[in-house]
Amino acid sequence: METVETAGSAPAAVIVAIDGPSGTGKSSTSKAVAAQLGLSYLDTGAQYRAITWWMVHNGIELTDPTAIAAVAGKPEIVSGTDPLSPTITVDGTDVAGPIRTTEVTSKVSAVSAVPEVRARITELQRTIAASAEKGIVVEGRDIGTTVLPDADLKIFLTASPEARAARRSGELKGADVAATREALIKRDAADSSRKTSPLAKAGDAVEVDTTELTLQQVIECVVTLVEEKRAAK
Ligand SMILES: Nc1ncnc2c1ncn2[C@@H]1O[C@H](COP(=O)(O)OP(=O)(O)OP(=O)(O)O)[C@@H](O)[C@H]1O
Ligand SMILES: Nc1ccn([C@H]2C[C@H](O)[C@@H](COP(=O)(O)O)O2)c(=O)n1
Repeated sequence: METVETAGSAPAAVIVAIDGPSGTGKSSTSKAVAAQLGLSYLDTGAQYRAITWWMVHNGIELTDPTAIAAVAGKPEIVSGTDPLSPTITVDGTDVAGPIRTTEVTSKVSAVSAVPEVRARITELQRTIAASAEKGIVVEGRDIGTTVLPDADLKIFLTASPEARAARRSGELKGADVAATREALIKRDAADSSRKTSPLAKAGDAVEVDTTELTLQQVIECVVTLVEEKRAAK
């Protein structure tokens, strides 16, 4: 039976995929867009960081993909999807802080390249997206290409390495911009060159270069694109 939306009824659920390299503004933009439009929000990078944290915490040998694959199914990762207070736990422990350490950041690309890890996390992401009643903004590296290839809207954010390093150095007070730039470039290269669902722009994604844009301008641009998609549904 055809469903007709009447005046005053809730807008159709909308699935938004936001991908791009590190520091392009995916998290800040996704959270703000989701909050403004009443959608859920999922930070998939936090999930890969959480499984990496668990492996470090449990002494898994991270130079050995077979050792990583063997335990990929063990930790229980739970993501809270309220854009105003997103949460992440591993086996019931709040790891929102520990997953942002430089140790986890330097090891997450190796862990997230293992196919068994990706299969596990991708399944979790699809389950969360399917249960978001009003729709969801999901941000990561392979959302538009692999996790949610039928998303209503796909955005690929970019920015120059210099702009991204300056943004990150501003966050990590006093951090060296050149060293931050090199670390970003190294992580992007690893994420882009892995065999299983690498960082990539989907063919039907809208690319937004944020180098010369303020965060507010990027948010407004994405909100407009989502509203257009919702109106057309
Ligand atoms: N357009 C912008 N102009 C200036 N600063 C920005 C802009 N977008 C984001 N930022 C700032 O840059 C930093 C990185 O942004 P954010 O964490 O959203 O990026 P990200 O793409 O999610 O990064 P990662 O993939 O590494 O998690 C934050 O401090 C954020 O406030
Ligand atoms: N969909 C995703 C999301 C993240 N990753 C990996 C690669 C990133 O370097 C790492 C951390 O992500 P961040 O918190 O910086 O957004 O997680 C991935 O492979 N796929």
